[in-house]
Amino acid sequence: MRFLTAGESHGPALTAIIEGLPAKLPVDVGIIDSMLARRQGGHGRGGRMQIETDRVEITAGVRGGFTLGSPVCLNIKNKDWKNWQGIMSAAAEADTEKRVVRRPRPGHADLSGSIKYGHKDMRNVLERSSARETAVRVAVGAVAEQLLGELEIELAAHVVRVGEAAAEKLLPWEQLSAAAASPVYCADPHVSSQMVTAIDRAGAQGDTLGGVFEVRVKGLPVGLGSHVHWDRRLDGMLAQGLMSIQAIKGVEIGLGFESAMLPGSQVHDEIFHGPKRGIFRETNGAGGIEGGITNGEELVVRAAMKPIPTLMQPLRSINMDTKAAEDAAVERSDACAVPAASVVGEAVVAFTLAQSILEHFGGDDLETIKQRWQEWQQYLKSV
Ligand SMILES: Cc1cc2nc3c(=O)[nH]c(=O)nc-3n(C[C@H](O)[C@H](O)[C@H](O)COP(=O)(O)O)c2cc1C
Ligand SMILES: C=C(O[C@@H]1CC(C(=O)O)=C[C@@H](OP(=O)(O)O)[C@H]1O)C(=O)O
Repeated sequence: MRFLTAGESHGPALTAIIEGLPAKLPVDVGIIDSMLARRQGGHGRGGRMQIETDRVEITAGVRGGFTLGSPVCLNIKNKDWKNWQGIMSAAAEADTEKRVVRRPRPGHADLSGSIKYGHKDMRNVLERSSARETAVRVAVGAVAEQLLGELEIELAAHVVRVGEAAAEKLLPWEQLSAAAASPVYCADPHVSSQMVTAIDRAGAQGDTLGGVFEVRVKGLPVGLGSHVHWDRRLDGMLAQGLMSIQAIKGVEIGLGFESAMLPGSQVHDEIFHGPKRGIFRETNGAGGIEGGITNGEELVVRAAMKPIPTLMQPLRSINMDTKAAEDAAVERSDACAVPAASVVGEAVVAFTLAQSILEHFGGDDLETIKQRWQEWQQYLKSV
């Protein structure tokens, strides 16, 4: 299974085509839309989210609420397009000369993208480098999550750090649902209020903040991914997907970076066997993956997001025409988007796991996949 997206931030719409979904998977548009709404939220979002109300339109591959096995095409309209039609239309280019972006923002794709593609107007880069693209990636992930739901696999995402404010320890699964009530999608209410304060303080100073989100997955069997090739290792696949999210600069699984500081006796999860539980572990430092293969424990993956590059108190940059020192361009912007990124992360993890499941248990329709899934569960019980 694979997908591509197309669309500019202020163009008419975003589109995704998913290829390789099995037939007869129920697809609930309401579930996709509620994930899209979650991605739009979170304390620290800017003015754009007041304009948009993201809704998916499925224009191919689904009939009567079920996939056909043909490519699925998803569309999300940009409501803001009507305000940008002049700037976005090539015919109006002469009128927009004064709005040409020539002062690259440090940390955004403006400088390297415009040099690489030879664009004078950096808008020709930022329109696509914008994380607006993540709206349709979340729609793709929401479909993947429905496939995982059919196999009783559950995902939860929440924010564990914004700037200095951080949740210390791994929260129990039952507590993760509390993230939905938090303005920053953090399941720890005390830390949540610290995060809100930190975002407000940064915003008041014209500054921005990054952070860390965590995605957890329950119900994965032993055996997804493989140790035999670099591109079949599930940890590598997850890291690639998460690193491809705009502004993500680090990914860790289980103890991750902390494991580099600890001795092996405090990192590795000892193996036990009992008559009722079969093979089991008491700890999960590995975060559910050993040797690139799921080990049957909960998947625990975290991603670090750098602060948003557009600062209302702009950083120093240059004017590309004169090369004189000037402040970077200021565009309407988010002050913090870690909560939104956590939803994107959930979508990316869902898609990667669905891909892996289709590779292992693949069939052309959902029933075949479920049957192979059941056989695998039986095998695991016999080990
Ligand atoms: C959900 C989300 C919202 C974002 N919002 C903004 C924003 O409003 N302004 C901005 O400058 N960058 C924003 N970013 C980050 C930029 O898109 C990102 O830094 C840029 O594309 C450069 O990519 P890189 O940071 O991976 O190098 C956002 C990222 C995400 C995931
Ligand atoms: C539009 C979204 O995020 C955008 C990501 C983004 C960027 O530079 O990445 C810049 C901002 O766009 P605008 O310039 O239109 O205000 C954000 O709002 C979205 O998340 O749907």
